[in-house]
Amino acid sequence: MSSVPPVIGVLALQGDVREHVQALEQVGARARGVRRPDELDSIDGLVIPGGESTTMWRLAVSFDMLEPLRKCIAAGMPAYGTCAGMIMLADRIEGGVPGQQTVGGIDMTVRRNAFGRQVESFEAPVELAGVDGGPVEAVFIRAPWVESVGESAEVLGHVSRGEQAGRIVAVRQGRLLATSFHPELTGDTRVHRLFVDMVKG
Ligand SMILES: NC(=O)CC[C@H](N)C(=O)O
Repeated sequence: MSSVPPVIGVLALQGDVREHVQALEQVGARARGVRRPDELDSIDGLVIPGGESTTMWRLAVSFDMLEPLRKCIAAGMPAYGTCAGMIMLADRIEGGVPGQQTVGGIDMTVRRNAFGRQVESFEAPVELAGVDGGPVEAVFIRAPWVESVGESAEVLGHVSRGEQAGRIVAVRQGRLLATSFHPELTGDTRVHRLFVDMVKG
C-alpha cells in the first residue's frame, strides 16, 4: 500500500529548522523550509521550530508572515511547535517581552523561560499520551511550561520527576500539537510520527 507523503513546511525564519526537516523526512514526510506567505499555500502541515520566540515574532512581522500564519491555523492547518514554537502556538504568554505576539491557536497559557536559564537546561523522561513504546527522553533548553489549558486543549504529558514534576510540557488541540522540549534533537522520531499521522488524518 502506498500513499502520497504529506508536505510539511518548517517555519524557517529562525531556529532549528534543519533538525526538524531531517526528523520529518525520517518518518516519511516531505519537508521544506517556508518563510514567505505564498509558500504556506502548498503545504499540508507546518512545524514551528525551537529558537527564540521574540526573534521569531519580530521576523514574522517583518516578513509579513504573522497574519498569514494566523489565517492558516484558523483555517485548520495542522501545526506542531517545539519550545519557541510552542510559545508561538499559544493563545496567551507570560514572561514575554513587551508587545510580544504569537500566532496562537492552542487555548493555553505558556510561561516563557519557565525552567530557568540556558545553564539550567536538562533532560527528563516524559510519558506522552498517544506515543507508544515508553517515555521520550525530552530535552529542555530555556523551555516554556504550560501554566494552564482551556477546555478544548488536551494535556499529553508532564515532567515525570525532579523539582518540576507535574509541569505540563505537551499539549494537543485538534490538529495542533506543542511540546516544551525538542524531539528533533534526540533522534527519537516518535513525536514527529505522531504529528505526521495527525496531518494525514
Ligand atoms: N529552545 C527554545 O526554543 C527556547 C525558547 C526561548 N526561551 C523563547 O523564549 O523563545
